[in-house]
Amino acid sequence: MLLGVIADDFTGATDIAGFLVANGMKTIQLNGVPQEQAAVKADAVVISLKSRSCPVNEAIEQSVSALKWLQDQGCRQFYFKYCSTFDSTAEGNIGPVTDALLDTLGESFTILCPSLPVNGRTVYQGHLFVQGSLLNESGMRNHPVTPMKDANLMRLMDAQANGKTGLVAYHDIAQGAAQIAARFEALKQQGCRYAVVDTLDNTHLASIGEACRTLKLITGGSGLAAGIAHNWTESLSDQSQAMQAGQPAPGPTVILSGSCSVMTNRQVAVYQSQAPHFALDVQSCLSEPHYVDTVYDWVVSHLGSTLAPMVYATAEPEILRAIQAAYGAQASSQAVEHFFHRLVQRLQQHGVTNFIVAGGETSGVVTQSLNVKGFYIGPQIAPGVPWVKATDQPLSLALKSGNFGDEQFFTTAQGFIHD
Ligand SMILES: Nc1ncnc2c1ncn2[C@@H]1O[C@H](COP(=O)(O)OP(=O)(O)OP(=O)(O)O)[C@@H](O)[C@H]1O
Ligand SMILES: O=C(O)[C@@H](O)C(=O)CO
Repeated sequence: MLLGVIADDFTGATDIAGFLVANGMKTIQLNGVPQEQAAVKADAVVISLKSRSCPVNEAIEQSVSALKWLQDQGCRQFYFKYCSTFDSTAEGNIGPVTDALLDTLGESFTILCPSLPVNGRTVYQGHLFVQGSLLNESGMRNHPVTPMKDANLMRLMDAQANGKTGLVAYHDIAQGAAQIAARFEALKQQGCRYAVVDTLDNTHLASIGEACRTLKLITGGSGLAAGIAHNWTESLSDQSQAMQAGQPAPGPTVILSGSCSVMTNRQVAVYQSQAPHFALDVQSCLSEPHYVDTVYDWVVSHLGSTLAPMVYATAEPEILRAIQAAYGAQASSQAVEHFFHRLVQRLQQHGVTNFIVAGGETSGVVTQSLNVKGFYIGPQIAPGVPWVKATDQPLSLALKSGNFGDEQFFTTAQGFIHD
C-alpha cells in the first residue's frame, strides 16, 4: 500500500477516492477503521470517518486510530482529507486532528491545501474563495453546523491549532515545485508547523503535489489527489478492474437530501419539477415517532416512477434559521439525521439498492445505517462525486458533497445506472 487517506466525512472520502482512481491509483474506501488487520490489496486506502463536527477528542481518537491502522498496512504517505471549504470551528477539528497526526507520525511540518479549482475552490494570499467569492461571503456563511465567517486560512488555523501557520504565496507557487519545496524549508526554519499554499489552477496543484513528495503527512481537499497520485506513477498497478467494480446496477433507487447548501437547494428545486418529492417536516421528525412510517409508505408507493422519488430536509437559509431558532441547531439537525437513519434501514429491508444522497453528514448517516464496510469506486457523475458500490452487499451509492454537481445532478446520476 502506498497512500493512506483519512477523510473527515463520507462524501469527502468518495470525493478524493474518485480522483485517486481517475489518476491511476487502485483505491478502496473503508467506512470507519476496520476491526481486523486483513491486508487490503490496493494502491490507496481511504478511511472515511464522521469526524468533521463531532467533539474534538472523538475526532482525534478516530483519526489517530485510522492512522495507526494505515501504518500497520504499510502505507508510505498519509493524507488528511477535509472539506474544500475548510469546514471547522475555532475548536476544531482540522487543527487538533492535524496536530495529533503530526505528533503520532513524529513529524513537524505539513501543508494546508483545501483548493479544488474544478469546483471553484481557490486560494489566493491565503484566502479561500468559493466560485470567486470569499469563503465568508459564500453560502458557507450559513452552514447549519460549521458556518464559515472568515476566509483567511492562516487565521482559521491559528484559532484551532497549536503551531504557527505560514504562507507559500502565488508568486512562489507559480515558479514550480523546487521553489515551493524551498519555501517549505524556509517556513520550517521560521518555526512554522503548517503552510497554506495558494492555488489558482490545476497546474499549481501539480507543482504542489510534486513538492510534497517527501512529506509524510499532507492535509487538504481532494484537488491535490492528482498531484499526489502522479508521484507514485512508477509503482502503480492496473486500474481498469477497479473502475468497473464500482458501476451501479439497475434496482429500486431513492434520493435523500439533507444538505442545505446553495447548490443542493438548486438541485432539489430543479428535481421537484421533474419527479416525485417529499419535503420533511422537522417538527414531525422531532416529535412524531410514526412519521417515518408515513414517509416510508410514500417512498415505496413511488418506487415505480420513471425518476426516483426524493425525500429532502433541504431548506433555504431563512427557513433553516427559523427552524434552528425554534428547535435549536443541534437538536434539529440531529432529528433530521436520526430520521434518515430510520428511513434508510426500512428502505434497505424493502429492497432499495441504489441511494443518491446529498450532504456529507447525511451521507455518513446513510452509509452507517446501511452497514456498508467498504466501497469499490465507480464512474464520476460530476467532479468529486463517483458512484460507489459496496464491497459486501448489492448496494450502490452516490454520495454528493453539499455544493458539488450541477443543477441536473440527481437525473444525471440516474443516467449511469445500467446493466
Ligand atoms: N431543515 C433542516 N433543519 C435543520 N437541520 C437540517 C435541515 N436540513 C438539513 N439539516 C441538517 O444540516 C446538516 C447538513 O449537513 P450535511 O453535511 O449533510 O450537508 P452539507 O454540509 O451541505 O454537505 P457537505 O458537508 O458535504 O458540504 C445535517 O446535519 C442535516 O441533518
Ligand atoms: O472537499 C469537499 O468539498 C468535499 O469533498 C467535502 O468534504 C464536503 O463534505
